[in-house]
Amino acid sequence: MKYYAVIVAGGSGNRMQTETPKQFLLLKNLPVLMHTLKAFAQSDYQPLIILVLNKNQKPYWLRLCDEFNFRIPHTIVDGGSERFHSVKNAIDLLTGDGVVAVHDAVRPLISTKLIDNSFKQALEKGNVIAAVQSTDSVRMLSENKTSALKRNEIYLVQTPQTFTLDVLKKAYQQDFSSYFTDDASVVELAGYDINIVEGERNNIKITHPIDLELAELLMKN
Ligand SMILES: Nc1ccn([C@@H]2O[C@H](COP(=O)(O)OP(=O)(O)OP(=O)(O)O)[C@@H](O)[C@H]2O)c(=O)n1
Ligand SMILES: C[C@](O)(CO)[C@H](O)COP(=O)(O)O
Repeated sequence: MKYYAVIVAGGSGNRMQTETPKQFLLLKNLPVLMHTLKAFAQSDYQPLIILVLNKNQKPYWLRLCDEFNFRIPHTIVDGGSERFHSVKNAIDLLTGDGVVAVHDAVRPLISTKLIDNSFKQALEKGNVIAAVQSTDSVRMLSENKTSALKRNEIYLVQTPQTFTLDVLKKAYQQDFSSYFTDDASVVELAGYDINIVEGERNNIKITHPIDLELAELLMKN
């Protein structure tokens, strides 16, 4: 059985509003993306790391690797126009029996414990995604009216999202839909039930400027 980590870093970070895409910004003096790759490199499952980058940002990344003497082995794949296309570009290259963890590059606080648990459970159950329950009350907006939802039925979904390779490949044969905000939504529409593993409150997605400040505070020295 082969283990893969597909780290998607092909976005442009519009909501972050920085000139340098957020995956390359410094967090505790190391680019965000390097923290993420380090967590996967420390996994007991020793996954083959596939890094998805916007083609134009590859030279910049290679310069950063030199500058930071970053030596973790990884294969670089070109990104696509949406996260969906970036993931698809990576899994199109993979063959055979495998388990694939797809993870946002911009979730650098992921623990190796959660990565290992995700690989273990995906091997047993076919898939598993990290998620936490909402601590806030939640409401849904529909036709200009809001209504309360049952909070104990709401999960906030994170990455890694981990699947057997055959299932992931089959699901990603579907045409892109704006409904696909993560890998689980793609796999679910292909007809599979999705399993949840307890995620981590620290496993934030750096999306807005405040998230980088939070990550600095949350990251252990
Ligand atoms: N075409 C894309 C779009 C996103 N991603 C990656 O998917 C992850 C989650 O996406 P998001 O937080 O939305 O990143 P951006 O698309 O860069 O941000 P924004 O939506 O604010 O532009 C990020 O690691 C991002 O680099 C990707 O690989 N390819
Ligand atoms: C995949 C994801 O991180 C799960 O919460 C999220 O859906 C990505 O959304 P984004 O808008 O691409 O940041």
